[in-house]
Amino acid sequence: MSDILQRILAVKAEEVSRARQLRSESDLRREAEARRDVRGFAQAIENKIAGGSAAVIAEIKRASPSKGLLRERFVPAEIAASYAKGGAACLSVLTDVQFFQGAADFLRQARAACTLPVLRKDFIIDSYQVVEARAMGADCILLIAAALPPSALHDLEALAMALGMDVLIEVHDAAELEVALTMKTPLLGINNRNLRSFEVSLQATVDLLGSIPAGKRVVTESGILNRDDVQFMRNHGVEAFLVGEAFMRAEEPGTALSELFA
Ligand SMILES: O=P(O)(O)OC[C@@H](O)[C@@H](O)c1c[nH]c2ccccc12
Repeated sequence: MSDILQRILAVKAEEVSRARQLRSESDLRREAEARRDVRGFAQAIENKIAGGSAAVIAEIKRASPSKGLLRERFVPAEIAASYAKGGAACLSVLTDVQFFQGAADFLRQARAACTLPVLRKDFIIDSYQVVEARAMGADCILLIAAALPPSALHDLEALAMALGMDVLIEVHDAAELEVALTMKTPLLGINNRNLRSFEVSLQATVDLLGSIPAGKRVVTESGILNRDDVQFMRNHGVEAFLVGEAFMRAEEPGTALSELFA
């Protein structure tokens, strides 16, 4: 229980059991299934790349355990509109409260302010959170290979897909990649940040590229800060990016996006 990921997962288990007491999963599921408004997340990424651009998943994140507060003036609807104007393919919104100062409402507000597909960025360990994601409007969920055994990853992926959502499976090393490659989703995130130590190295993405079969869409995640970082990835054939901090620290996040990927 020493590393941050284990601490977060323990808190998540408590959150889920509390939420279940307030509202049953079957009731929540009725609400999720009543929504008929899923936006194609993977499709939006492919459309950008087919048009010759990088596909940017632009993140809305107020704070993080490794960096603390990233942004003072934090208005998710404003940031979402700015990202849309700056050319983002999709949005990622942190909904974790305790470690990232996120909220489900931030996802709702961001999604209502644009037409982009939205990823629920959280630590998903239970079917309840998958159903909750769709009920709040998410178009895609993140699953973290380091967080769960393969059977649970498969079950949560199947549930997300049954609800019409896409899935981004996140890995950090070769062992996690092996598991991720047994999943159905084409969206494969490689986190350059080690969630146990917080250490960031862009080499994490490059090291795994040779082991990824055709048909998977690699999304490089974390630590993309400047144009050299973007060029480094594009030189290696990576066309999809998940970026948070570099945009959150900028006055106008969408302008920072269009400049970083110009
Ligand atoms: O702010 P950055 O370094 O650009 O990183 C964004 C994103 O990759 C990062 O927030 C992230 C990647 N995987 C996660 C899992 C949980 C929480 C956060 C993350």
